[in-house]
Amino acid sequence: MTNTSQPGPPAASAVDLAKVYGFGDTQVIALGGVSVEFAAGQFTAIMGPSGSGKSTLMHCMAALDSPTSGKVYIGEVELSSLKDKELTRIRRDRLGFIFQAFNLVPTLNAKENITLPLDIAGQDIDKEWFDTVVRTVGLADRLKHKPNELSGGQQQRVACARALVSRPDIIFADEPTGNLDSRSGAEILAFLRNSVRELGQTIVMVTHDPGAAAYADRVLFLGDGQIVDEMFDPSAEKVLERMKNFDPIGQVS
Ligand SMILES: Nc1ncnc2c1ncn2[C@@H]1O[C@H](COP(=O)(O)OP(=O)(O)OP(=O)(O)O)[C@@H](O)[C@H]1O
Repeated sequence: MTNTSQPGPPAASAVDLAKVYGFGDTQVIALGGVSVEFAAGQFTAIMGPSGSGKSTLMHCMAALDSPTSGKVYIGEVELSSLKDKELTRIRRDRLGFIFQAFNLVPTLNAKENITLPLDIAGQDIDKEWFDTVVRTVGLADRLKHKPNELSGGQQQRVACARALVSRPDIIFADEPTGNLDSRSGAEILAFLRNSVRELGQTIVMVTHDPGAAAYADRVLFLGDGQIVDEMFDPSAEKVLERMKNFDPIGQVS
């Protein structure tokens, strides 16, 4: 079913985005001219076989890597026009990140990890919002715990709260459930889903897992550095089926 109820400007977009690694015989076209919009308030999953360009697309969109050509916009701001300092500020103030490996600071407790980006930026903590985020991720009774006193799922919830607490325009999640057992993974995905529905968050998530993609509003399928398909209102079955038909050898990474 096509979702036509997405008004408003995109939270992020790319126009003819290309990324080429190497030269001559060793040249790899990781992205071959991708144009895409990520609607505000929507949860998008990016899928595709290994090497199809998922991470490259996400890293270019998240200002963690620079494209060979083409343009990336966060809201109305075009990234290639920015100096390093301005890019750092965009990443800090407007983007949130969730990685497969949690990336928490081991010496800080959960609360300190959650507020770290705001503390570094010298920004005040909105207490009410902090409480809402902590309640939503179910960490209220774990705030004093250090990462090694938390389960993997709890650590990833801390990382989710850290991404949400600064109210970023968009959160980029790179295989956020890749290191979790299926139950913890489902909790994180349900939480991400809720943060879109209830808090209006915009999320872009790279995943290999059709079950994880099913939590999204929209799935983009990448193949050989191009967007080859998209699906709205996905189910795990439909996504798996699409991935099976992906290429002649049915490679599902
Ligand atoms: N630093 C690099 N130098 C050279 N080639 C690279 C580099 N990074 C990525 N590539 C190549 O670009 C292509 C796209 O890689 P990318 O990591 O974006 O794919 P992916 O879909 O995220 O793969 P995976 O699912 O395996 O993580 C691949 O062919 C990869 O080998």
